[in-house]
Amino acid sequence: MLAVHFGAGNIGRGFIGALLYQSSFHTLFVDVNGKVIDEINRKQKYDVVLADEKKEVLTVRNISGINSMIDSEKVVQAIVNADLITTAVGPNVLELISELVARGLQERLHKNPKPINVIACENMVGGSDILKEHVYKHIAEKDHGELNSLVGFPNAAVDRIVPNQMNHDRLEVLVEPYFEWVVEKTAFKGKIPEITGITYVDDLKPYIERKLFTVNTGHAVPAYIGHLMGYHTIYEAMQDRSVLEILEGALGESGEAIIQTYGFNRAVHQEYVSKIINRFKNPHISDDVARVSRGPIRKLGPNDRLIQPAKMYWEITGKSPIMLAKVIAAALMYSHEMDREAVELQQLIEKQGYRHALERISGLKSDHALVPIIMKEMENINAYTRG
Ligand SMILES: NC(=O)c1ccc[n+]([C@@H]2O[C@H](COP(=O)([O-])OP(=O)(O)OC[C@H]3O[C@@H](n4cnc5c(N)ncnc54)[C@H](O)[C@@H]3O)[C@@H](O)[C@H]2O)c1
Ligand SMILES: O=P(O)(O)OC[C@@H](O)[C@@H](O)[C@H](O)[C@H](O)CO
Repeated sequence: MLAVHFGAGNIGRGFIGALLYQSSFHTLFVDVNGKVIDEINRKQKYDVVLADEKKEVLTVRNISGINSMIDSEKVVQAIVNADLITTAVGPNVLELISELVARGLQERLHKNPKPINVIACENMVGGSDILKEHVYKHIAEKDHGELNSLVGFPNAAVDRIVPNQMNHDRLEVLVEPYFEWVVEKTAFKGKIPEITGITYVDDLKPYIERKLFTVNTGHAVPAYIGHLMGYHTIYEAMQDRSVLEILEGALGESGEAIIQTYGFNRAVHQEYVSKIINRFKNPHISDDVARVSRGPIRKLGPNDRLIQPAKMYWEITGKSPIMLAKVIAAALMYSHEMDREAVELQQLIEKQGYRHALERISGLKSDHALVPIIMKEMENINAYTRG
């Protein structure tokens, strides 16, 4: 069984690659990072180390790599012969890989017209649907019908904290022991692959929103509030009582929205939240605040982890999501010279001010009730700045 996986980064190697190996796939990593690809081809294996007291190691084998910057034709041929395609490249990169995926799928229609599935493993709602839209823009219209009958794009939710790596070995990955990979069953074409660790569900929406609006909404708190307070790692920020208070408050608000929208059991949800808070406190992981804060424009987008649960909470309860508003305010203030979106965000704020920048990025109309609530927290948030 051959899996073509786009993105040999943290989650690609530390999560998807590991489960594919355990499920007897050969994983062909496609990446633009030539050094990582060369190393994959040289060593043909890498270690995944679990971040706990025992530091258990899984050696992932049966791998190879292609640098798509120089060998795109090889990627096309790999897609022709693949049994599964997965991605973990980042939401904004899906559009960039879509042309190559389309070339491969189009060639496959002629040479190997068998069903195949493409699973985008990104932190976003409807990631595979969005990749599908981009892919179809590059496919001749006459082939849309056939492609649609042979190629499935099941949406997925992936959860495992994989920090930026600081290992001597370029391929080794330190990951938290916990993981969850939930995939939409109904969208598959052909046989559903047997992959260790995947939970197949009929309707993914409750699961992806629960994950994004709990794990990632929560993670944004020690990231953005922590950055404001001068902390460099999530672990450091999690030791601060005021960070914890905002975290618990924000997850109380997003939790209420999720429970009331999807009917999750309140006690079970509270256990889910407690487990997540403990995951953020894992002393065996050093996760940069800058990694978790990356891409603030994406994270302040209309359907992402901050604005969407705040809107849902407001609409469902009629109450102000004060704690989420604090995190949104801190995200708006996020500046980091190495983060392209943070630079763009601060330039926009300098030109148009916080209120207009917020409206533009979040899609909130100027008369939306959340706008003044967030603006008020912009004033309060300075209290969290240290020193
Ligand atoms: N790290 C985590 O804890 C975690 C957990 C769950 C989900 N995710 C999601 O997984 C995705 C990847 O995150 P990550 O942390 O692994 O990031 P990462 O930066 O470590 O990995 C991304 C990889 O994609 C590669 N890439 C970039 N452009 C490419 C292109 N055009 N073609 C092929 N490869 C390309 C990069 O070189 C890099 O190796 C994101 O959507 C993220 O939200 C991450
Ligand atoms: O990957 P992002 O940028 O969407 O979000 C940063 C982190 O919150 C994220 O990578 C988490 O570590 C991950 O989603 C845990 O499953």
